Amino acid sequence: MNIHIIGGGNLGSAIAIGLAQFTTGNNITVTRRNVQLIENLKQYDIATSADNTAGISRADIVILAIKPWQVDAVLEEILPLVKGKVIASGASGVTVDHLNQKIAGSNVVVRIMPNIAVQYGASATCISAAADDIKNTQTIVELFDKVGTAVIIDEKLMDAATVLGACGTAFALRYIRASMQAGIEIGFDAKTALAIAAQTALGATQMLLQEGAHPEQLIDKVTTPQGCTIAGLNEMEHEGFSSSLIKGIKTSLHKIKG
Ligand SMILES: NC(=O)C1=CN([C@@H]2O[C@H](COP(=O)(O)OP(=O)(O)OC[C@H]3O[C@@H](n4cnc5c(N)ncnc54)[C@H](O)[C@@H]3O)[C@@H](O)[C@H]2O)C=CC1
Ligand SMILES: O=C(O)[C@@H]1CCC=N1
Repeated sequence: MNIHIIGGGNLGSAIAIGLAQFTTGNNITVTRRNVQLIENLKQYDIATSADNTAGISRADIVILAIKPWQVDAVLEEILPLVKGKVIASGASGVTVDHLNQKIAGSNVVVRIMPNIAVQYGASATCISAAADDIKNTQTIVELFDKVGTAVIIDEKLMDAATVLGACGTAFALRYIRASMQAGIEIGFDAKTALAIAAQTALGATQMLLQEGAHPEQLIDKVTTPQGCTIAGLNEMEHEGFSSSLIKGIKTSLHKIKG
């Protein structure tokens, strides 16, 4: 397939590299106005261009990885050339309804919400579309399944998916950073503290995904009665660990909904 990604920023470049690394048989092009800034993509056999329309008529899938306020102008620019194609928008907060109103044609319109771990084949991508288009989203689901997991969700949960899945990368990294900081205070150099904290988070995630367990079942295996784990966990909860995460996620959702 020919995949044309408009917007070679954080997300667009990550999607391009992920698709280049974890899928086969796809030609990927990424556009960015200042094309010099995405020259590094060429090492992955990704074509780059400053022209959104160059070659776009050969694309099977067009992915919008631009800021929400850039969507309408970019659509106006490309629409005459992309009749009948799949257009997948990763712009947060831009609804399927809005996209369909702007596109209003024979295109399949899909909203996607990957996260930047897509670059490493580890995104949790949520996908939605209008009822008429759901049956045509299979190509996109299969594509994003190769760079992590991909699920179709109800459009009304797309903002929640953005917060949990996409912002969630930053939340998880902040947990790791805090562990690292604590690790330094209790004796490790920064590099070793980060290596231990990151691998421990990865191990916990792998156990969860492979066992399909509830986190607390695994926590029970670590918490020796009267031991140091439960003492630390309870102190964290006294200080509002879970509560602050829940509040942060809800604040992000309020922000995205405006
Ligand atoms: N960064 C993240 O983790 C995630 C971001 N998103 C969403 O993806 C979208 C992009 O976010 P980022 O990649 O972080 O932003 P970004 O600012 O890094 O990337 C946007 C890119 O689009 C380029 N651009 C702007 N106008 C253009 C045009 N007319 N033609 C071609 N390129 C153009 C910009 O130069 C920039 O490189 C946003 O809507 C964001 O909400 C979604 C999921 C995750
Ligand atoms: O912070 C943001 O608004 C975007 C949406 C998801 C990730 N980054």
